[in-house]
Amino acid sequence: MTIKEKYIPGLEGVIASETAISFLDTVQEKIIIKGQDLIALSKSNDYLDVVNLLLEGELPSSSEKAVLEDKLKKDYDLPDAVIELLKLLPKQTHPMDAQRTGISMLAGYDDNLDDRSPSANKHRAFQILGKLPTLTVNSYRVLQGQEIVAPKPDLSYSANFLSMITGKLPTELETKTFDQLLLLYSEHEMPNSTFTARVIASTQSDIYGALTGAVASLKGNLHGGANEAVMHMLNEAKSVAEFEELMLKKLQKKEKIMGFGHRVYMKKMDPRALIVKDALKELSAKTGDNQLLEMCEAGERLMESEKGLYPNLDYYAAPVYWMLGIPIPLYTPIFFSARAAGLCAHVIEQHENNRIFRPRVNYIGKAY
Ligand SMILES: CC(=O)SCCNC(=O)CCNC(=O)[C@H](O)C(C)(C)COP(=O)(O)OP(=O)(O)OC[C@H]1O[C@@H](n2cnc3c(N)ncnc32)[C@H](O)[C@@H]1OP(=O)(O)O
Ligand SMILES: O=C([O-])CC(=O)C(=O)O
Repeated sequence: MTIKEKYIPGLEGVIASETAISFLDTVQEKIIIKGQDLIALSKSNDYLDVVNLLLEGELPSSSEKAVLEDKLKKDYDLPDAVIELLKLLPKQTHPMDAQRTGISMLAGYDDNLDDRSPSANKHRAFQILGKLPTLTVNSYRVLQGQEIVAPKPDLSYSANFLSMITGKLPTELETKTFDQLLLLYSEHEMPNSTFTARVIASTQSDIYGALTGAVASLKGNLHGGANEAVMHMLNEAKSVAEFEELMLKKLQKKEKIMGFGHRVYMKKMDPRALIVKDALKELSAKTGDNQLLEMCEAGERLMESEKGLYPNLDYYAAPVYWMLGIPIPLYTPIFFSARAAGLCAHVIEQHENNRIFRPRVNYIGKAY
């Protein structure tokens, strides 16, 4: 038995890839996407700009953006059999599992599946992004025993997505807020789900398989599932005092508080959370309902003083989703739908410059 290199649990700080897609620059406190600052983009651009940036390498001109939106709209519809398959799922199925099943099934409709070229991958990435709002919303509705809803191509991409979820025509502020969430969730360097997708893609497996694996990764509450867990905690408490009490009880029991901490930003607030906190303030001011904002701010103060931990994006995204009228089981599927843009860019990059991931272990089993 030979001694291997030092094992680092969770691969903290380990470089897993070279990428031209994104980088969390903790020194300059910037989230870099293809050379652009995501936080700055979230203030002046929209989700489709970032989709274009991720998949075409540039921010689009207004005519390029119109072409992109049109392309996505042409792919809004799902094969009927996908809906039929979703209807067969047990009613207790989590919408993330339904979304995972639907994405997996889409591979069967790709008659060019073995082509891993960047252009073929990009083409299917746009098809998948077009279908994701319809798949995400209807997989939830089928499980609820509700009628299937059709996409509305006369609305913008984000307004259509939100309107399919709520069944209402969103206001300008609601669409802007939802679109900003999609943008902020679109890409984040090498989280577990992106690593998962790249590991799968590195076997020369296809983009559908890589995304299917990424949905499974994102479901866990240490990753994307945290946004749903945060909202359940807020609902359980109902007031500032009860929320503080609930958090203290969890900390006493050494439980993790969902929505706090981050592998990369552990001692600072996730810069995306700051933007979404402002969105929560805006929604609260507009509706005159400050309850969730006050609870979240109290929770933030408590975690800073008790643990020196700060909110991540999921902490403030949860109450914003709630105020937009989005059902809790859709929070993580929406995160995935937004992240699919970044994930597709990573799969394309992995296929373009591939070596199969195959690390080694330090054996600690029985002597031999
Ligand atoms: C958009 C996203 O996906 S962001 C991530 C969403 N996930 C969550 O919000 C889940 C809650 N947070 C966590 O579990 C973690 O902070 C993670 C998974 C995000 C990062 O995990 P790691 O980098 O492995 O940090 P790790 O879990 O080792 O935590 C380090 C220390 O901080 C503590 N800690 C970290 N996060 C939390 C938390 N949310 N609540 C309480 N304590 C925490 C740990 O208990 C640990 O303490 P110890 O050293 O005394 O044992
Ligand atoms: O970067 C991470 O580990 C998790 C995260 O915030 C994300 O995927 O958006």
